[in-house]
Amino acid sequence: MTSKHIDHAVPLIRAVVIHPDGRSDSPRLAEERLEEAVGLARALDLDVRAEEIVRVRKVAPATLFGSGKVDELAALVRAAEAEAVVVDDQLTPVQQRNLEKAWDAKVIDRTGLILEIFGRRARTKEGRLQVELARLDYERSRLVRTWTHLERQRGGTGSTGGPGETQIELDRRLIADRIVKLKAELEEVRRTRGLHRKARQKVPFPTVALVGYTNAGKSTLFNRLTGSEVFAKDLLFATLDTTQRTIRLPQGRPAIVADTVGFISDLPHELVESFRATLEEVGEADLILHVRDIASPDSDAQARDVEAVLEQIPAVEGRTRRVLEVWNKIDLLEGEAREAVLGQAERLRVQGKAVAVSAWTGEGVETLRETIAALIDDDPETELTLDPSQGEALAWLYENGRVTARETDEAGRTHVKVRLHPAALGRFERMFGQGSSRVR
Ligand SMILES: Nc1nc2c(ncn2[C@@H]2O[C@H](COP(=O)(O)OP(=O)(O)OP(=O)(O)O)[C@@H](O)[C@H]2O)c(=O)[nH]1
Repeated sequence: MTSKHIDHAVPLIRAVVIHPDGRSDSPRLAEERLEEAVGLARALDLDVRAEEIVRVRKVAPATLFGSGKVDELAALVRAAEAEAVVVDDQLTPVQQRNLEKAWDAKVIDRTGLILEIFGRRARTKEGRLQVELARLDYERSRLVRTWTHLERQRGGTGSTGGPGETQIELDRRLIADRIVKLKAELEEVRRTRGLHRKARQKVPFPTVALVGYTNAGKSTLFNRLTGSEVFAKDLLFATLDTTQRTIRLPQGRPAIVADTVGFISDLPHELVESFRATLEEVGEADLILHVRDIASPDSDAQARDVEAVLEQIPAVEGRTRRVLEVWNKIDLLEGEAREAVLGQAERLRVQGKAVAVSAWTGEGVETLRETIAALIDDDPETELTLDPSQGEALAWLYENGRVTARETDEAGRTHVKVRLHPAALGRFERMFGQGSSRVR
């Protein structure tokens, strides 16, 4: 690597981002994919000096790009004085090494980039463990392939076991040991979380899970809804772990909102595996809010990617999955485009399918709350009569259900109509059964 010039307060690493086009069957435009890759690189604090789409017709096993292209790109890397090159695709370890040599710069592939970003954004212990495990998995596969490659270079001498081989064997064993340890730690963290989840299920609040393509605005909306300060920046993947908070819906009914992982196209398989637990929690939610950046030209392709991930999440038996789309960032739309989006959203809103908002300005957020409340409010209505002494029971009902009517008769008894989750009703009867009677 060349020497670094300190010309920023924080010296940034100068980089070139290259998107190899023609290798994926994604419906997304190459320009959009390049833009996303540049966004990811910036999220890693790289100073992106040049970006380019390179059409790959035929993959060169040793370097991915043909040799003429490799030379051409070397000139670009030199001109940009780049210390790092992001290749927005999967590279084999051999390709990575050969390109590093040819360009005299560090080369990072897409998986490496995403792992690095997830690693920096991890907020909870579980998140950190998940990423670390995914990273080791990635490294292990690299070592294996590197080793095979070395062996081939030596002409297949096999069992002589040169120093290089021993070192790699050792590295592999260290990685394997570390993986075993991490898995055990992760298991422990998950067990604890499982207990928390059970405890939460006893509190019969409906749960709402926020999902969405990375940068759609989940954290910002989460803050809007819960009034809390969750790390939200103009960076991709600000969210990594599920963060949960209670919100009050109109009429005071509580719900738990969970902010979850940001989705991305072509998520490395190592990560898909490690986020399975988080995704399962999404599957258990009473309502899924699919947050979309409706102002992005890439909005539809992003939505398809998210839907594809959601389809893979196993459904909870006996429950239909409800998804409400939140069309975010409407403040970025103007004129006819804005009118068209708002009109379409309004038609979908009456069907309980979409609400247009700006998490940034707060526009539409009240309507969103009402729509959420209406969608999760399918608890049966119960009529209860409370004795005059049961003020505490009444307070409990306000706290845990939605009181729709209340009347006091001449004898001082209170007649209440309340929408309550069946489990909450069970609890109410155990706690306050004597002195109250159920009408229906
Ligand atoms: N103009 C505008 N910007 C928004 C809005 N909502 C979010 N943003 C911006 O979009 C960027 C991403 O927002 P986040 O809330 O971090 O997005 P996220 O979906 O949680 O992102 P990940 O954690 O990467 O999955 C930030 O710069 C926000 O300020 C909005 O309604 N309008």
